[in-house]
Amino acid sequence: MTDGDRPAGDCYGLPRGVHWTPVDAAHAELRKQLSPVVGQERVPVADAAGRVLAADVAAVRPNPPAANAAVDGYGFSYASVSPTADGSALLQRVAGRAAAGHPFDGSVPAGAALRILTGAPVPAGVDTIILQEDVTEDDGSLRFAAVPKPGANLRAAGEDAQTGATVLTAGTVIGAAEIALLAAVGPSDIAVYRPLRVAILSTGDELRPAGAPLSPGQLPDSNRPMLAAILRDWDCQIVDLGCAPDDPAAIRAALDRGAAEADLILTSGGASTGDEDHVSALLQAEGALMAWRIAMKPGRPLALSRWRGVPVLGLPGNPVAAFVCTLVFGYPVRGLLSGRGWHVPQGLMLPAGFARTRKIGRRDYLRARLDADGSVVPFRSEGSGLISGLGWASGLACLEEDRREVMAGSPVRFLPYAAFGLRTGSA
Ligand SMILES: Nc1nc2c(c(=O)[nH]1)N[C@H]1C(S)=C(S)[C@@H](COP(=O)(O)OP(=O)(O)OC[C@H]3O[C@@H](n4cnc5c(N)ncnc54)[C@H](O)[C@@H]3O)O[C@H]1N2
Ligand code: MOO
Repeated sequence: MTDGDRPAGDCYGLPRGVHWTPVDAAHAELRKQLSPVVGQERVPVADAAGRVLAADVAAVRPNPPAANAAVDGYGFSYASVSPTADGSALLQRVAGRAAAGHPFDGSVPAGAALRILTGAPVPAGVDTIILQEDVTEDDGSLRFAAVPKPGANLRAAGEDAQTGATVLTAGTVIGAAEIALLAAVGPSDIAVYRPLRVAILSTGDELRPAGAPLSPGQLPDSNRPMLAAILRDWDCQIVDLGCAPDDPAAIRAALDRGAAEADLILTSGGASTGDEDHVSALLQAEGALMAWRIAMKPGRPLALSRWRGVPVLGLPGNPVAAFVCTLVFGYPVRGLLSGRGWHVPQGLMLPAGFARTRKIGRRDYLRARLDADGSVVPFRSEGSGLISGLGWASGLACLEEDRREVMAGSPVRFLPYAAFGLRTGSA
């Protein structure tokens, strides 16, 4: 967005004199320029939780492997039963039984029924199973209260998955559900992408490692431990580049190390246009800038670039802006680079528990949570340094660029933290 797009009388929520890239346009640029960067390896299925499939998986055996009983009861041939006028039937019980792991070694004759237990392979001569609760036994005779439908209570071989069928596709994240399926039908090991390596760098003369004593003018580094926590939730390997002073040579050296050791670099601070904002200056002069200054709040100084070919998200220093930009941009970028695919959470449209008029042209992400009645309530302030609001919230309320007014009760987009893959934080 440029000033030329603006009507007279500024109704836009952005400073003049700068090109502001809309969030969607910056997303589109990243999506166009980036592709999966991680190699592949094979891992045993049991160790694959959290990994991303690098190739489709075909079933190597059917599930279930053989027809089996779905209930405890009696198995018989449907065609051999002649119900009486009241629908009941009398069959002879065959000696023996079939149980899971203990198949019946024989054939069930016409007009007879065999004791069969859940999971038992269905023996020859049986095509239907009656629930034991619907049977009374008297001296070797079995009386069926009502004959069930043909094929009742029987699981067919391969009804869940047939040999050779594609059961999971490349890009699927392996979780408990996928491990259960692979254990049943899959190979013993699978091709997965290697974890994404992400370098994190804080910049600023004022920063000290969290927990260290502070002199006047100094500040604990919140962003690096925050980013590390997000990246752990995202199953990334972290390359900690530490904290660089406001010095171009030091920042350049850190970026060089990040490019050599990681697939993605996240920096924070120095992204704006001030005298000491060296990250944006370096990314602009010596990197390959994809977008800088995004039409969003918080996070408008965000710089998207490459350093020696490696993608860099130059996050703003304010912790809230760094957090929001990491979710809004880092989450889909991490998905694309790590083989999961590009995914921008759409969230839920829920009633607003607030009202406001706003300037258009900028997308706002408010720290927000849900009220007892399910409406979206924003944090008391939009100040980008108010870190307490991040934990107060359970997600972000997104106010789109063209929305001039939010009326109480009108739908507003709510993006729960969990939709960005965060495992921590309140529900
Ligand atoms: N003239 C303008 N000034 C500013 C603009 C603008 O458009 N024009 N944008 C403002 C916005 S919005 C933001 S956000 C900030 C961020 O800019 P920077 O990325 O250059 O951030 P810094 O100046 O380095 O730091 C901002 C703030 O955050 C603190 N900080 C930095 N790193 C950390 C950290 N790791 N942990 C905790 N706190 C950190 C830093 O001390 C500053 O207080 O620029 C506005 N200015
Ligand atoms: O909008 Mo800045 O990104 O935090 O204040």
